Amino acid sequence: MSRPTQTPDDLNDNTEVSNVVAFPITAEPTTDADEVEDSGALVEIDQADEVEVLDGEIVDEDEGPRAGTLPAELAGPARRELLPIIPAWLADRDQFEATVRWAWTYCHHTARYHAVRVPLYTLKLTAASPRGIGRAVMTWQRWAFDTESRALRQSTIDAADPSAYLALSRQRDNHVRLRLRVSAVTAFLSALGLGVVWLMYPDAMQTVLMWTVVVSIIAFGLLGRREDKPIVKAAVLGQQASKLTPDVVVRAFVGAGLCKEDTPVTFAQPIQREGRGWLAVVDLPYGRHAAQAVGKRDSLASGLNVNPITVFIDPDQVSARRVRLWVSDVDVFAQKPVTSPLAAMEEFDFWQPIPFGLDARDRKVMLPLIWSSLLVGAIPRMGKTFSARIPTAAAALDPYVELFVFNGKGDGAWRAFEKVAVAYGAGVRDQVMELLVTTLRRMVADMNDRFERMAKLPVDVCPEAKLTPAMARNKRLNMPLTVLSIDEVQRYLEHPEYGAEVLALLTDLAKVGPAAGYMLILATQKPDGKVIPDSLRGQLGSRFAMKVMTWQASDTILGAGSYQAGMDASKLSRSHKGVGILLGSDDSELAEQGGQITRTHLLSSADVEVMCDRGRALRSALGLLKGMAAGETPTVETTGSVLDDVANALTAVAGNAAGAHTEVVLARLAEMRPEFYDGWTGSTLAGALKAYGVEPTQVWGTTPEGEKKNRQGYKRDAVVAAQSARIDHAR
Ligand SMILES: Nc1ncnc2c1ncn2[C@@H]1O[C@H](COP(=O)(O)OP(=O)(O)OP(=O)(O)O)[C@@H](O)[C@H]1O
Repeated sequence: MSRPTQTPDDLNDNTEVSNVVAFPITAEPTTDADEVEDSGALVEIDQADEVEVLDGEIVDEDEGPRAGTLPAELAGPARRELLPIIPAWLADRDQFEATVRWAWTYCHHTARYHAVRVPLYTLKLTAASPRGIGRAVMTWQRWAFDTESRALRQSTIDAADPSAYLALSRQRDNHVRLRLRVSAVTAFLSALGLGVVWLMYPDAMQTVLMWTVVVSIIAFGLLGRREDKPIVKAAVLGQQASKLTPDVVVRAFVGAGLCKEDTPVTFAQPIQREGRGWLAVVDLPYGRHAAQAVGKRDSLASGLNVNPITVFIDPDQVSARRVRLWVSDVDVFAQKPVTSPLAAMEEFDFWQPIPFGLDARDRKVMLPLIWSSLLVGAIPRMGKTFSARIPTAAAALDPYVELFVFNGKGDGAWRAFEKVAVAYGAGVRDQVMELLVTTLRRMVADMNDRFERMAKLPVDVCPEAKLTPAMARNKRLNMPLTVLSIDEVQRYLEHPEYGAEVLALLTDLAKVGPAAGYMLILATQKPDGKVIPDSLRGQLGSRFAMKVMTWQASDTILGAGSYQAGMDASKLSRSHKGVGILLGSDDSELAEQGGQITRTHLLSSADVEVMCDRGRALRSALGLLKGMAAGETPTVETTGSVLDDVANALTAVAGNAAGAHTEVVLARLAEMRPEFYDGWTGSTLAGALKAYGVEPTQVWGTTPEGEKKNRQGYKRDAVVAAQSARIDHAR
């Protein structure tokens, strides 16, 4: 099925901004190893790369209070055991300031709290002082007359032991005599002191009497206070200035069922300030592990008597039973958003991790996208587009990256990328769908072609059977890093005609594309298993889940089992825009960090616009502006679906037979549309046809060598039936 070539005007929607361009994989790549090695272009470009590509701006791996570099023999777990010589809060300027701020708040608040209550304390002490006087008199009487020994003397009477009784009585008489004398002398001296003051300093008499009364009221008031009604209560502190004490931590862990009172948690180091909160490094009882504590965040928050959003529990690498409990003073995610450092960069090297946001403790969170792909999911208006635009804008700032952008929503949120994108489409009208399918088919074909060509390159050019920075920037090889960003991807995946093929092609790209330099950034507000099945989600190694409604939706984005591991994006607050759980699930650096609650940097539309302008200027200067960005006339060749193509191929190759073998169909497809089907394998085709309900089956047919055999293939009846069903569905 072939449709006429379209012009840009054809592609303009009334309401949506829908621009499409051709996919120009035009340069003739070389596979000649000698040519590649000897190529002056390679040397030239390599050298240029080293000089021109900024790769030092954002790599700041040493985040927060981490140990410095140690000799290799001390690396590994032993390194983590070493506590910093200078405490973190003293070593780091930000931390020091935060600690001083906290101490000031604490002292200031406590002082003011008690100061305004002085009159109340005076009243309470005065009211309690008669009881205090009574208690003082009783205590003096018991002491002076040695009443405590009465029971002892009584026991000697009961035991009819006169000698013991006499000894005790004598001792008591001596005590009483002495104590009465001490009391009388004390009373006399006090009265004498007052008399002397009265005689010698009559003016001071009033002051002395006043202080005597004050001290007496305080002393007798404290003595007379009731246990259940303390006169001075602890200052009622907001969480912002309250202290985290070991007792409270133990209470919380006992309350959460993570330890018992007789085998409580222990502390690996004293509780201390870290950033804008308190850090407790806690060892669980033997047999318990950190993931159990991570899963009990709410219970721990209850035991700590704080809002769960302020509680962060991270496993510590030193031991399976060690956790780092950080309780922030404030809701860190409700703070003013931080502008992305990318906004100020002139250029970016996409091979480096991308600055993505900050964690709860304000440490940078980096997103390495090389060898990986990203899935962003959330309910509407939580910041999906803003988040997905961060790595896409980073790609725009790297002139060596070929960028393709599709926006299923069709609004203008991604329009700035038109300036740099090889292909850009917005909305889901037929023309955009066809461009997307065309793009994806060519990407898959190019990906397969890249692998074949890489296999032929010498080891010193392609050492690990995957793309290197030098290869990606070598114009002759024509294997640039290629980033495909699709917002609201569910709109394309749910398309009645092309959805299945889009799914199959995206899955293929996500599965093997990264090693060939293909990276996907997909965002969706419909993170359910039907729209993004495991087959695709499982291939996307980096995931970012912002607020969703259920833990199942959170698992759909982050992967099965993440809820059990304590990661649940449904617990995030709606008021926290741009906040989500970032998780790596492949072998990337991100995966090593575990799930990180991340507040993404803010990259406004104005910033994106400026970055795209810069990216465009960089590409122009290097002669790397392509496709629509280069003003090329869109030559979108509408394609018909893969189902129609397979039907046509079967008609051509099967003759009177009921069907044809897969390899025969593939060969015919490659003949019909080499630009789409070159490089397709049996599984690519099976994946593309699956959602139409067509599956490969045993077919009796002729092999390319002319032999009659029973092999996997496709039956014409099944394909025709699927075509009719699709037409019925469309009606
Ligand atoms: N990192 C951030 N910090 C603060 N606010 C943010 C952040 N990211 C996004 N927002 C705010 O959230 C709002 C919604 O963002 P965005 O348009 O990306 O959401 P969305 O999930 O893509 O919405 P929709 O589903 O409607 O497309 C933005 O207008 C922005 O003000």
